[in-house]
Amino acid sequence: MALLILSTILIAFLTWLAYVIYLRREKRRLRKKIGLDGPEAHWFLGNLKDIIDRTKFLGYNNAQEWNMEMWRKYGDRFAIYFGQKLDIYLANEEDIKEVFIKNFSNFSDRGVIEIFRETKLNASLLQNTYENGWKHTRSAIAPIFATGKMKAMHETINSKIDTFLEILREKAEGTEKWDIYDFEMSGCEVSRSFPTCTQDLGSDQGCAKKKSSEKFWSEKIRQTFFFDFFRAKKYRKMIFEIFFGIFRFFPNLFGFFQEKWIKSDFQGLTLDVIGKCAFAIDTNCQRDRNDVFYVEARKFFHHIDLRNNPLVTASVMIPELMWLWKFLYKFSGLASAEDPLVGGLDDVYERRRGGEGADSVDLLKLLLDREDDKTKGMTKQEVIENCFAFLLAGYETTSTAMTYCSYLLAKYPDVQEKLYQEIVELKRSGKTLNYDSIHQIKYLDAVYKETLRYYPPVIHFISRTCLEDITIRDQFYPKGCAVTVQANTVHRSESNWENPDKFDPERFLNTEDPTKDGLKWIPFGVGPRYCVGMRFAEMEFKTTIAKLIEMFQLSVPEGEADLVPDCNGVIMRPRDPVRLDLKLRK
Ligand code: HEM
Repeated sequence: MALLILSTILIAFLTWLAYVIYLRREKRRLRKKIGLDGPEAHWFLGNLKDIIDRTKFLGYNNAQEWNMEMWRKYGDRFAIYFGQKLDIYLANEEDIKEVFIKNFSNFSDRGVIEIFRETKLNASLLQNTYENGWKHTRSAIAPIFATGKMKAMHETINSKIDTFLEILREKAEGTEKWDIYDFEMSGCEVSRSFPTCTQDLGSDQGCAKKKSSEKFWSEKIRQTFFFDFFRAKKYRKMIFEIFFGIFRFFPNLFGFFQEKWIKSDFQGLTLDVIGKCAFAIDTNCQRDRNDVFYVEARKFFHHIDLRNNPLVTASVMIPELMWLWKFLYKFSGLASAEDPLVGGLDDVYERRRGGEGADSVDLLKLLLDREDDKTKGMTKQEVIENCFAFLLAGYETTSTAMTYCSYLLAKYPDVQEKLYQEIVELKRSGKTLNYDSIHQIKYLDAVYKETLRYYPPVIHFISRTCLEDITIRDQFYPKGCAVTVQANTVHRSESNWENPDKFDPERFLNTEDPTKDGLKWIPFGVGPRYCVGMRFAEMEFKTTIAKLIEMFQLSVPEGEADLVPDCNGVIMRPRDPVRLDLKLRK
């Protein structure tokens, strides 16, 4: 009997496996069938293998370079296999216009990795589908960025920037260099298993001893039992990944291993700003690294990166077992980061419903009004998930953009000086740096646009799913495939920009505005689904950079290596720490 059951199970499994292999072979033929070229895909990993190959174990090796290489090799229209999914990459202006704008109705859904549908972002503007009410949510959120409301928010932003500058002044007055972008070992995973550690995340006191001993032991285990043993072996990297992957699958159970998180003053600032402007909460995260929002938001971003999250990688590689990945999601690092964030937002929601902060004009107020409006309807879950989306979308992106800008201004002192002189000129004419004047400084606008052209912070997100088979400009797009535009390829294309690899803000001064057609300059995306927070980001960026340059002179310390951008799956940010010299202007 047992033998019968076992052989039935075995036959069922083999039949399923044969079917899966057949389907995969068919999928692999699809690219050729639709006449597209692209890098050869690994039978199991697809082109994810190429990306993984670019990743050094225990560190990054510019995975982003790969996308640029592929574009140079295959041109403006080619396709890759992102795991099992066909992803058509476009870089040609006409193609982008036809797909993302003219045929938006057939490409209205964002191409989201399936497992992310399990996150508490699924009812938010970031992820929701057209059918699920994208248009309805967008129309509820867009009014928060009307000029009148932005002006009111500018005051709030100003006070947060003052705190930021105060922190920098303390650094400049000491002998410290400004570590504008750095890494630190997390304490958050540890604090879950050892609750007393919570207070010590990022600080050197209290639990520091415990943390360093944990770090010591995890390093020791790696080195003694594994690293040396497998050093000469061809597949050691894969074995490591699988082994540590098991631990990272269940961070709540194995809160033992520490993670490498980003540490940046800009992050503290942007999170503080979005907390206040979107939900009227004061986070104190600029000074306090233990702040729950600061800790968990960073953790969430860490786990979004495929290279840090084997669960997401597995779900992309073996989508046939999606039910299993979805079940395991509950135990993943992403889930453990989002629970306290969403819990905190739920709490804010309840307090606002209870009458607290009734006068605030912020995103939450708009969403609550929408929830009250029975004809337009919005559920509590939608309200909270959209707040969560704002928290995430509004902080890492803008802070990365400002990191790049500070670095570029330090690297090109003549650009910095010209910007400084324009600010001085504005002040001399009796104006202050307010909402209106910030938008009148032409050179600031040029620096802002050139920074985002040169280093677009978001590159893997301008993606759509094809809803029905369609042929556009002689190209067949099969239902279900993803179509992606990578801002960095468009921004570095010679057909769009003269000398694209040169950082040159002047290009925005003398000609007709090249950002006008919305197709050459796309750091905020393309078509109706472009970034809803664009004007907010612009205001925050320009105000911060203007005030920073008014107060400090930035320079790159001697011997400091050039910045290398790297992509975490969504955000393109510096691969290594960035340090600048900070001099207080008289
Ligand atoms: C420099 C800063 C920022 C950059 C570079 C950026 C970039 C982007 C990009 C490329 C997209 C995808 C657009 C597309 O698919 O065509 C996007 C979407 C989005 N962004 Fe931003 N963003 C920034 C700041 C912000 C801020 C500050 C907020 C909120 C306050 C925000 C909220 C959103 C939302 C909600 C979406 C989804 C829009 C939709 O699907 O309708 N972003 N962003």
